[in-house]
Amino acid sequence: MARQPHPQNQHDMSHGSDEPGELEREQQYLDRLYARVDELREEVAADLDRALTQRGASSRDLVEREARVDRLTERATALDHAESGLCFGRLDLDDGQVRYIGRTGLRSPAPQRRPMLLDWRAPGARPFYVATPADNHGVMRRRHLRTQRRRVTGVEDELLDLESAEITTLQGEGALMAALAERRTGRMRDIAMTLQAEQDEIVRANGEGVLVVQGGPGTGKTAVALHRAAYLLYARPEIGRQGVLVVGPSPTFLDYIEQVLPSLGETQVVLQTPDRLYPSVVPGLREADEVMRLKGEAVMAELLTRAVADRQRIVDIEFSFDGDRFTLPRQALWSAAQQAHRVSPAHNVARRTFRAQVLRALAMEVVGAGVRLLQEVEQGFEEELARFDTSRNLDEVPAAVEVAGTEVDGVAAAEEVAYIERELMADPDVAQAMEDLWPKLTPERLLEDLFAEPERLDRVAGGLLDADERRLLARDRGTGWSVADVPLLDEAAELLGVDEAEDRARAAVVARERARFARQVLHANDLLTEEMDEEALEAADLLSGEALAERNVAGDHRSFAERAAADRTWTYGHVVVDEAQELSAMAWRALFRRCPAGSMTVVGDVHQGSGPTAAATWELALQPHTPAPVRLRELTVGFRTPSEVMEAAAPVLRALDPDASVPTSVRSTGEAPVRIGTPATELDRAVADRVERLRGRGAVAVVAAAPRAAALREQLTGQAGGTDLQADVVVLSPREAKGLEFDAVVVVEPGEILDSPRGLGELYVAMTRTTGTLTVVHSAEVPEVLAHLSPA
Ligand SMILES: Nc1ncnc2c1ncn2[C@@H]1O[C@H](COP(=O)(O)OP(=O)(O)OP(=O)(O)O)[C@@H](O)[C@H]1O
Repeated sequence: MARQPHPQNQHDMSHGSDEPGELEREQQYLDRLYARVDELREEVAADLDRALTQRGASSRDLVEREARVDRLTERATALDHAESGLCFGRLDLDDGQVRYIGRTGLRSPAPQRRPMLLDWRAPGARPFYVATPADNHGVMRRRHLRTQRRRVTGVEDELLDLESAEITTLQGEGALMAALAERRTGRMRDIAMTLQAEQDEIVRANGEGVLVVQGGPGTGKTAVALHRAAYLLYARPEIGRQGVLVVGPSPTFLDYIEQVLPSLGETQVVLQTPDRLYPSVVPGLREADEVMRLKGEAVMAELLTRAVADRQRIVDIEFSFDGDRFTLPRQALWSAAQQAHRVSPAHNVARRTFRAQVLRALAMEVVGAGVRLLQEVEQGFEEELARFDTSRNLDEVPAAVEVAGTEVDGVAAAEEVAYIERELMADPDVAQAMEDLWPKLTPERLLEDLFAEPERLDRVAGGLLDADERRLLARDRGTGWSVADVPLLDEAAELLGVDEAEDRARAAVVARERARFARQVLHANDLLTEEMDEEALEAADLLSGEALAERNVAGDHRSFAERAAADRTWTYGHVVVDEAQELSAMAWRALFRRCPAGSMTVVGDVHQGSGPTAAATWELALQPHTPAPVRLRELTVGFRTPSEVMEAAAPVLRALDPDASVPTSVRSTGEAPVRIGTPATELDRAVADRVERLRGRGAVAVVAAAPRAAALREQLTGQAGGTDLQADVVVLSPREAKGLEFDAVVVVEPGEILDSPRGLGELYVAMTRTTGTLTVVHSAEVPEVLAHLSPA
């Protein structure tokens, strides 16, 4: 690490040391860092060029080249993302050593390769986040550097010795307050510069098992979870190879957070809402809360297991062969099913074995009949012979014996059995019977049949669901899919499995066809390039038709995120779940399947639960899905919501849970929330007036119960749907507002919000979205939990 002279003048190093000498010195160092970044960028670009034009003879060369290109592209992206806010901190250690902290690690050129900048996630950077005057981790001074583009605009120092330091629980208070006071832009920013000690501890906690981060609104749960993902991607390369899945409550929320991980240099990340976990279905059907609640319960897993078993029929089979009638007794099917289940518990995979076994049993039934016939004939032949012996009349040998007598004694030849099997399968009645016994099923068909056929549902749900519950599930075919169906489809997909042998055979045909097409394309391109530029590289030298086809088919042109998101069976190295209190037991089952190692960061607030499947406690929600104990961490400091607003929201929280504690806000604005009472006919105008007055104070959100929000959205923004978080004014329902934040919030008609089944939680969410002002506009009587607000 760069060594600098021990700071001589302690006076210069006090809080807010923006004096020119210091700024100048830091600017010089920053210039060196950026010069190094530019140099590295050029090196990476040159390497990338070389890799892209490298000719490879074998497919192995091509694979290696692709891997190299991926690595270099990743490095180039990380350097690009580090451009803004490259270096934000400096530590002066007791021993005179100086460490600079930033978004990425940098070393001087070889052969020295001395550290110039420490990645914020490196162990050596940790004191930047956790050192305090009482436990300074060897740090004498912590400095936060404020920068704009490549210019240092300010430095903020903390001396970490007990005599001279102000005792504060916050690290880098000045820089933190400056970050919190910035206007909201509709995009969450990273907080690598101002991460606090209790947050840092969570970020760096080991990645084993499930870590739950519970905390009130604005305590930094989302920010911390994303930084933890960045930390794990850095510290555990194996997680990077599989990627991280981040699950958030709505597309709007995902838009809000999507820049955070890339700004920390991490791209191996997939962002998804829980309703997109089953990629081939886009749910559009709205269902009643009670239906959603039931579909979210763990009992549905048992229901689906039974629904699959119900599709595997064990009955006697009657069939004909060569004009003769046969019956295969059910015992044969039972033993075929046993064998099939031994091969795989998944229905579609086991199906292949079941069919083979049953077909063999059918054929053997035919063979057996032949053998019995033969024995009868032989028996008759013996008797005839005996008679013949007595009569000595050679002309009386029976014709039938001549034919049957050529067969293998009691055992059929393999070819013969195969022939009978082929004949049987060619018989449409037999083929249909086989299909009915153990049909090939898609998850969609399994669920549609179950919900649309009352008799089937009664049969399957007996002892599991009562008649009312069955009625809730009943639904016609073709009505579409709801959000609550998604985990059920995913569960069904797991129970059914995919017959890969069959898929591979089909894929091989498609691949051959694509390779043929790709060869034609390559050929056509070569002709073109020859005409245009003799020097041009021929595509065919670089890629075979198969490789090109594979790139197209396997989607090499898709990003990691696109490939992973489209693949239901992709398993991730780590999963982050935000607003996790909303997830049902069935949704948790689907998520744990995405991460068999069970490495998860689960963040949320049980008091902000608003959906029909919201969890009462974390233990209840999570423990059934993981053998390891669920670790719980709590965040208690509120960074978003000013103390005045938290005080105003406290009665709502206490009505939800009298024992809950309100987060301690780090800021106050001196501006108490107000309420505006108005006649019903004037309500819309009052909202519009208020919004108008708030214009110019940053991002404004109007939050109302869903139907009112839809009407207000049109009136205030002229838009019927969709939410552009970067607009000056955004209109949202409380559920849509989850996880978001704005400079000013107007809550409209709180009584309507309270009318929903989880109304208190929703009102609490709505009120705590603001970083500044809160206004409540109402025409109906103000609810008791808000009666304490002063009229405007
Ligand atoms: N250490 C920090 N430095 C700077 N800003 C911070 C810090 N911690 C949190 N914040 C900011 O506080 C705000 C709230 O953070 P975040 O959205 O992560 O909270 P949350 O607990 O997820 O809230 P909610 O439960 O309401 O969704 C964000 O703007 C975030 O950037």
